[in-house]
Amino acid sequence: MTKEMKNPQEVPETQEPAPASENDFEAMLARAGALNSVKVPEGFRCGYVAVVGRPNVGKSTLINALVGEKVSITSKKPQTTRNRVLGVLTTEMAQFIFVDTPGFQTKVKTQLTRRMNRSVRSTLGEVDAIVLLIESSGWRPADLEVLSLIPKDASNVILAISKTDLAKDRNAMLPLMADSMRRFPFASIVPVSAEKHRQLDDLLKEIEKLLPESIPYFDPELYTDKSPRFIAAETIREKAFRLLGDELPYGTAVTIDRWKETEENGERHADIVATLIVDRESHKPIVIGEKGAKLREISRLARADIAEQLGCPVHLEVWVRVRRGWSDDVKALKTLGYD
Ligand SMILES: Nc1nc2c(ncn2[C@@H]2O[C@H](COP(=O)(O)OP(=O)(O)OP(=O)(O)O)[C@@H](O)[C@H]2O)c(=O)[nH]1
Repeated sequence: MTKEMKNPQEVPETQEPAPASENDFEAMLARAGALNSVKVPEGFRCGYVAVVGRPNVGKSTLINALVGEKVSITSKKPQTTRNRVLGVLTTEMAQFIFVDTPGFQTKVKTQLTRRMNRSVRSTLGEVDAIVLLIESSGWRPADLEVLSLIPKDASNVILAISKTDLAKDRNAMLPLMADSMRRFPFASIVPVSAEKHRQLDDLLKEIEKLLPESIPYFDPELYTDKSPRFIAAETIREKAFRLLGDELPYGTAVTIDRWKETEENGERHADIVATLIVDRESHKPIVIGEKGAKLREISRLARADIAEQLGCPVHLEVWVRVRRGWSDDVKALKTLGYD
């Protein structure tokens, strides 16, 4: 029985400080150094790819479909991607390093959204290729706002028209493509369906053309630069969004407060304590549910996924804590890693 089952309302006042983060990124760079000796065919390409678009347009689903692993959470609720997530795909002739940028947000102008918008702009200046996603139903004002963040003379922008499986009339795509070319000189336009895995290879071919010739930066075995801690936190957040749907306020984050992996008789075991941080006192009972039922379910589903990701049994405790107005608090953003 986990603690939240016994007394879900109770939140420990003094939690153990999070242990120093494992230096996954450094370790990966060290491995990448060893890649200098990796033999790749002549003409091999490698570079950074930003997938941008308004909230809920399907960025995370597309990256997941391309990379073939779960690298970023998807949910029906907009604006769930708050961290930049890299997914790495290595094919015979290229390595694609995907940077998933947060949705460009126009409705809620808090410190958090301002930072996210800044992050979109700075990402766009650094990458080799930009994939702008719009839906097959056509351009919306929010899509145009994202387009306005892209330098007007950029020659490395591909327009991907997403969710083509929802389009009733495939012929309607042609006028949309023509209209799009009038709006911006896209390097190419590719209609795709991430959900049905349609034309993803065509999209990859177009992206590949924009990448510079280079040896791979990342160990092909790795699919993400994010630590297991990050992925676990995202998993808990995903379960919360899935279970609570519209009830869950946007200002919800997850921190990992304890992460301990032990080995007994040759068997690995992970002990994880996480906190779901909500904006207001009134949000707490929503997340906890009647007699703790919601929180227990979030925890149960997350534990199963995390155990699968880690390949070992997991003990997971999830707490709920209120941090009033955290999404408008610069200091809090730093603490939570949304810097
Ligand atoms: N039918 C259909 N639905 C899709 C497709 N791609 C994504 N979706 C759905 O669109 C919704 C939003 O997808 P996400 O991938 O979370 O969108 P996002 O752009 O990453 O959203 P933010 O994190 O808010 O920026 C989800 O319900 C997906 O299942 C597609 O190709 N076809």
